[in-house]
Amino acid sequence: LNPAAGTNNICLVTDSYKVTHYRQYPPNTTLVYSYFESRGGKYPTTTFFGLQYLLKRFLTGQVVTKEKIEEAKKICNSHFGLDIFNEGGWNYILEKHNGYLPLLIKAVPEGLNIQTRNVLFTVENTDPNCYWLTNYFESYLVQVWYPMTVATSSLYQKDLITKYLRETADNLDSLPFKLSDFGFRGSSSFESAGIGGCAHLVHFVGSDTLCALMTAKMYYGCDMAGFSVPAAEHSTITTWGKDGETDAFRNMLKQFPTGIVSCVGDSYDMWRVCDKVWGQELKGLVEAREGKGTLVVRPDSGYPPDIVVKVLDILGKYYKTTINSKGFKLLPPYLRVIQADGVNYETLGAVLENMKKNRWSADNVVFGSGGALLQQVDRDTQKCAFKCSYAVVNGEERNVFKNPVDDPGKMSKKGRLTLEYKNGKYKTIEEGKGDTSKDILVPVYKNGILLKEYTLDEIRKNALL
Ligand SMILES: O=C1OCCC/C1=C\Nc1ccccc1
Repeated sequence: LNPAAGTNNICLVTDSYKVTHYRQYPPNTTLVYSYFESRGGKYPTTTFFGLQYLLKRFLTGQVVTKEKIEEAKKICNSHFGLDIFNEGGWNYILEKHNGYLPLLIKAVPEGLNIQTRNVLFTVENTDPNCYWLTNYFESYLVQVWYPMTVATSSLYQKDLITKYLRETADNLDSLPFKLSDFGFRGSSSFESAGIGGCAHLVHFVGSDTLCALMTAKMYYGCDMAGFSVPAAEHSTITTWGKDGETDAFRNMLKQFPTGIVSCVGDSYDMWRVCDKVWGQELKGLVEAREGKGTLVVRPDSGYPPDIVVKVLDILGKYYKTTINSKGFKLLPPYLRVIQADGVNYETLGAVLENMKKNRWSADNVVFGSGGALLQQVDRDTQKCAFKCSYAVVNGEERNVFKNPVDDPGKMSKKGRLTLEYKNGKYKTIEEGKGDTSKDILVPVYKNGILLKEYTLDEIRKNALL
């Protein structure tokens, strides 16, 4: 297997301009202390998740070697056409710190949901000669925006589904499986599918993104983080020919006689399939699954809010529906619907609202989300940023900040920061005025060693707080 594009050279895991920054700080700068925050954005809170992956992937252990310094020097100096690479600085880390990075990182425990505009992690150099190292890894560490934002989007979809289950279902038992990750193909890379897919598994257990299971196993100590069930795709139906579609479905029920099986029905005419096939011709086979399994009918086209209700209405004509404790209609337990086309936070709400209007319980449907879940996010969704807030220059402590005249929203925090929990909310205390004994931020990394490892189970518990 060929290695992924990119590099394993820690000296190159940054932006080019940062290679030139060691010459730009004030003389005798001995400490640079920076923090990461979400300045706001689409969602009022963020699920903090994914830093542990970044730390374990590139920053832990003896990451600096002679060979890497040589390689980076060659690349950077020809990249700039200048003898610019900080060879002395990197050799110092190699010799004095034996290749371990002299940094201290304190972070919010993963899984916690934190109001925006709060410090989420801080980074500082632990060796006064390595003032230039703190912000060298800003760019790489800011990539935590991705798993954090996917986890946040997943959480808000979970909250939305919870709302409708509370209103229209007997209980919340089905919640962990209500939104499955179908996003592998729509992801920008194998690695990002693994990271984003793992982020979704903080809040749910349904996923078809196998690489996310591996990310959870390798980086978050979880042997089996998600589950799936047998399901058709268009090719396994259409290869039977248009006239063979019913045979294809009969085969699905035969090949998977128990448990859940999902059949996509819109290859030609979803309404023929719902009415003539599931409602009549194969109805007996479906009912025979009672107590043994469930047929899940999958539409895959049309305007989701209308399509889902139309599927339910047709199936409801042929199968005995009950009225649940909230007064909403429910198909028999061996029959459900999955909507996995065009699902995002907005359409999810529209589908659930239209089901409610038509008196269908949210219990009847599960959802799949692909590109929207893993890819329809960017660093601006939650306005993630990393800024220096404190430095020591010539022994003098300085609270450092920016406050752009044209955008007060970009004003950064000052001084050493702590995160405290007061009256059910998180608050950032600036300028070193916080009570460090109450600091929610945990030292998770020091000098190349991970001080605190979170398991996905622990993170899932944090996410419920
Ligand atoms: O229908 C289903 O029922 C539940 C199990 C998975 C499933 C479909 N998976 C899928 C994956 C990637 C793209 C599209 C669908």
